[in-house]
Amino acid sequence: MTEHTGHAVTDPLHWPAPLSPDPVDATVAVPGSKSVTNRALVLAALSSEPGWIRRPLRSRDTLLMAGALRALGVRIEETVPSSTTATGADGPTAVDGGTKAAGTGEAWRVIPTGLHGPATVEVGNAGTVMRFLPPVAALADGPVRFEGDPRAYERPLHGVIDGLRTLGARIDDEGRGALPMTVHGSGSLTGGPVEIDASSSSQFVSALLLSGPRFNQGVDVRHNGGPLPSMPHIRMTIDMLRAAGAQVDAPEDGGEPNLWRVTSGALLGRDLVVEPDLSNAQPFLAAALITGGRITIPDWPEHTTQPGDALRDIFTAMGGSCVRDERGLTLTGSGRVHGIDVDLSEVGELTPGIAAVAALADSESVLRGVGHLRLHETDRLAALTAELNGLGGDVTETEDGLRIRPRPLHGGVFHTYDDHRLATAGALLGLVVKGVEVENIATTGKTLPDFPELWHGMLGEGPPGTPGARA
Ligand SMILES: O=C(O)C1=C[C@@H](OP(=O)(O)O)[C@@H](O)[C@H](O)C1
Ligand SMILES: C=C(OP(=O)(O)O)C(=O)O
Repeated sequence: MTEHTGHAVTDPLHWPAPLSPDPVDATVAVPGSKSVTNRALVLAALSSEPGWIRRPLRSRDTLLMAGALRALGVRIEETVPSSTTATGADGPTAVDGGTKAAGTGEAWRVIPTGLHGPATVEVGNAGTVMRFLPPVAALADGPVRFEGDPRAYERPLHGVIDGLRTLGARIDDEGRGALPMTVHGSGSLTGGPVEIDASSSSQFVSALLLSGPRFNQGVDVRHNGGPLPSMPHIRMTIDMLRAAGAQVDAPEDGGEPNLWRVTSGALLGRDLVVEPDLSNAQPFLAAALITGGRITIPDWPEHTTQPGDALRDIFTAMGGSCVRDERGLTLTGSGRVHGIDVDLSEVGELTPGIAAVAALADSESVLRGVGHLRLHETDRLAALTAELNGLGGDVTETEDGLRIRPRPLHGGVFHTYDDHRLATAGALLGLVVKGVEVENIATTGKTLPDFPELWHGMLGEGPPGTPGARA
C-alpha cells in the first residue's frame, strides 16, 4: 500500500483522495451522457442519412461504441477545436480513441453506410455496447465476433441472444448464453414479436427496440419476468427513437404493460446535442451535501429521461436543497446528512454514490430494489459492503440492496474492482475521511476520463504535482 503523502501521487494505482477541510464551493461542467451518446451513435449508424452528435462523451464506453460501428463500416468523423488537433488544422478526423485527449471532441458526424462483416467488436465492459450492438450486427452482411473484458463474459446477455434468435438471427455462442459469441449477420432480420425476461437488465429491451425500425417486420418486445429495472433508460430509448422518426407504442401511452412496439421504417439523420451526464454529476453534488458546501452543474436539462435527475429529490431527502435556474442545478448542503429508505430500482446506477453518502449520515439507510447490481461492472452490492466496512462502516447486504448503519470511518485503501462508480464513491468518502486511497482511479475513464482533474478543480487545486496544487 502507498503511504498517504498529501497530494503527491507515488503509486498511480493508489490515488490519495484529496480531503476537503472546507465546504466545497464550485461550478463543475460535467461531460456528456454515456447513455445518450451511445444511443445516438447506434441510431445515427442505422439512419438513412448522415447526422451530427454534438458534445458527445469521449470515454472508454463511447469510444468502444464508435470503434465497433466503424469496424462494421460506419464512418464517424470528429470535428475538434483547432488548438486540440496535432496539426492545428480544423476539420474532421477519424475517431479512433487513441489520438486525442479525452473530452476534447466537439462534434461527431456519423455517415451511415452498409453494415459489413466480417468484423470484430470489442465491447470492453460496456453494457450498452455488448447489448445494443448484437441486433445491429444481425443486420450486417457477414459474421461479427463479439469479445470483451473477462467481466463482460459474466454479465447477462440471454435476453438479447434468445430474443434475436426468435427474430431470425443466427448466433454462435457455444451454448453459453453470454459473450464471447459470433453473430452471423445476413444483411436483414425478419423481426416481429418476441418475449424476453429483462429483469436482469433493461438494456435487453433497449437493444431490441433501437434496431427495431430496421427489422423487416419491426419488433414487438414483451417483457415477461420479475420487476424490470432502470425504466428511465427505456424511456430514453423510446424518446430518442421517436426523435429519429420511428413509430413506437409504449405502455405509458395507454398500451399493454410490459409491451413495446416499433414499426419498421427509415430513421432520420439528426443534429443532436448530448446532455451532461447527470449520473456523473452525482459525486460533485454529493460533495456539496457531505461538506455542507455548494456545487452548481451547468446545463442541467429542464426535461430529461436521465435517471440522474432523481438526485434532486434523493439528495434533498438526505439533507441538501436544490435549485434549478439559468445557471444550472445548484445543490447546497445543510451541514447535516440524513439516512434514507429508498427504492432505487429505476435509478440503479446511482446506488454506489448514494451508499457512500449514506455511510456518512446521521441515521440508518436502506437501499432497495437493486439486486441486479450484482451483475453490473462488478458485484456492486458485495463491493460496496466490503469497501465501506473496510473503512470501518457497518453495511450488510439484503436480498435486493444494502442496509447502511453509519459509523465513524477511518482511512485505508478503497478497492474499486474496475468499476468507475466505486472509484467515484471512494473519492467522495476521501473528502471527509482522512487517508482514503482509491485503487485504480483511472477506471473512471469508462464514463468520465477527466474525473481526477474535475475533482481537484472542484477543490480549487491543480492535479497533484502541477503548479497550483495544494501542498
Ligand atoms: O441503457 C442504459 O444506458 C443503461 C441502463 C442501465 O442498465 P441496467 O438496466 O442493466 O441496470 C444502467 O444501469 C446503465 O448504466 C445504463
Ligand atoms: C451499469 C453501468 O454501466 P453499463 O452500461 O456497462 O451497464 C453504469 O454505468 O453504472
